[in-house]
Amino acid sequence: MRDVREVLAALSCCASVELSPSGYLQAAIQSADGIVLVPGLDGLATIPESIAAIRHKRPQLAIVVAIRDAGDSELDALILAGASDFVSLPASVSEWRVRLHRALHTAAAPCRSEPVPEEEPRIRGFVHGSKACAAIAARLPTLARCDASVLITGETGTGKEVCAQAIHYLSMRADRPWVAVNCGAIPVELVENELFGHVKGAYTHAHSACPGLVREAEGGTLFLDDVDCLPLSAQAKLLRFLQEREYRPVGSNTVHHADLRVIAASNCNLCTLAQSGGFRQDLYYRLNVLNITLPPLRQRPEDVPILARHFAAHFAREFGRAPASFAYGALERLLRHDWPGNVRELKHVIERAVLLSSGQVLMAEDIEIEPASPDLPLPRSFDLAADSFRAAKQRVVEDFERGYVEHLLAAHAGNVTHAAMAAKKDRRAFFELMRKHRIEPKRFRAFESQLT
Ligand SMILES: Nc1ncnc2c1ncn2[C@@H]1O[C@H](COP(=O)(O)OP(=O)(O)OP(=O)(O)O)[C@@H](O)[C@H]1O
Repeated sequence: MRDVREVLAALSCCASVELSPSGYLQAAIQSADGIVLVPGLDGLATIPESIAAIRHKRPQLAIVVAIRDAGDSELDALILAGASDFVSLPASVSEWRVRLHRALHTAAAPCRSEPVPEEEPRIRGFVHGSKACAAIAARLPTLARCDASVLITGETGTGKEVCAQAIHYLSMRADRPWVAVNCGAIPVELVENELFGHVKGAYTHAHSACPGLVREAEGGTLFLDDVDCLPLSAQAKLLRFLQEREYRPVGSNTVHHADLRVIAASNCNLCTLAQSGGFRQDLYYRLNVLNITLPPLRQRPEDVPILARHFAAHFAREFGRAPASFAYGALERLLRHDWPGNVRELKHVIERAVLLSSGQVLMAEDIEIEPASPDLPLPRSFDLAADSFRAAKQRVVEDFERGYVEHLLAAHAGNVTHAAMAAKKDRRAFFELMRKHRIEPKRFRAFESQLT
């Protein structure tokens, strides 16, 4: 912890905080004018107790904890005791300065002290039946209490965005914006522009100023989905932003201050990617302060019937139909599949089943599972004579959607923004279609480079 002492000595606002292992907490309460820093000189074991004691005396105080290699349970204990934020060590002087300044000047620290009831709708929105997901659901209110960055990993469709949204709406930032962006969908050359905005005249086609996503998320939460897709140049800018909480729109000389929480998600193992040089290690540490790993659906079969019933009720309501139940054979079919597209795939299968079923009980033959070949979906043949009108129409619509999206992506070399603009759909809706049909834009980027 020598580096912490040196850093603190360099910070005038904390000159009076004592760092002796036994006496510094009390000194900090009395002298630091609204901030307590807990550097963990004796390790983290006794820190939650100390924080709880401080919280008891000063409920509004922002408490920033310095951590290094802390485990989930240690971090959860710190948050439950009342920690508002964390600084991952080693941290630069400027990062300390920003965090301490932020803690000192945040009128009401965005820390939620009261427990969240289990029937809270946002927790219920994360539907689960398995032990693994029950443990994750139980952590969501804990993670929502503090303001540190969260990294959520798991295969596509496992519910990363559902968890991130739950954290936002359970937090003190709930009445401020929730802004989600898919980093893989932003063309490389536009990442900085999308995140930080630009001023009028910043470049040839910048006819008006654009605020950027960071500005849009001010006060709330910015969700960076597929964060591993950020090009290295953008990773450097994001890192600087996370450290300084300041940014400059493209073409502007004015530095803006941002107050928001960042939650990032990735389908790949970001730690391994960082070790192999595919992702900045320092950025990985800044994002991965708190962590959630969502298991794939095939590893939590207990969730399948519960999610299936949840989606069946949801789509019955949406289509104005009576609630449907499942025949034994239908559930068996669902349980035999290994769900490469995870919960998203299950949701679409149930949507189709509810739409196509003729009765109130979903039968095995209503459960249509596509062949597992996400990159090369086969055009499905259908027998007009044997299919009901509704079934035939549904197939044609789905085949049309897939073909249309693929055609536009091929025409725009995998650039999702341009393809969505050509379709006159917003990028999010276009992206949802891509995910529904498990279409990877990368496939079309490679296609272009083969051609040129
Ligand atoms: N536990 C859950 N309860 C209810 N709905 C869920 C759950 N998990 C996922 N879903 C639904 O499945 C779909 C995919 O979920 P989500 O977008 O959160 O996945 P993701 O892991 O973020 O996927 P991607 O990596 O492709 O971005 C959404 O429609 C979401 O509502």
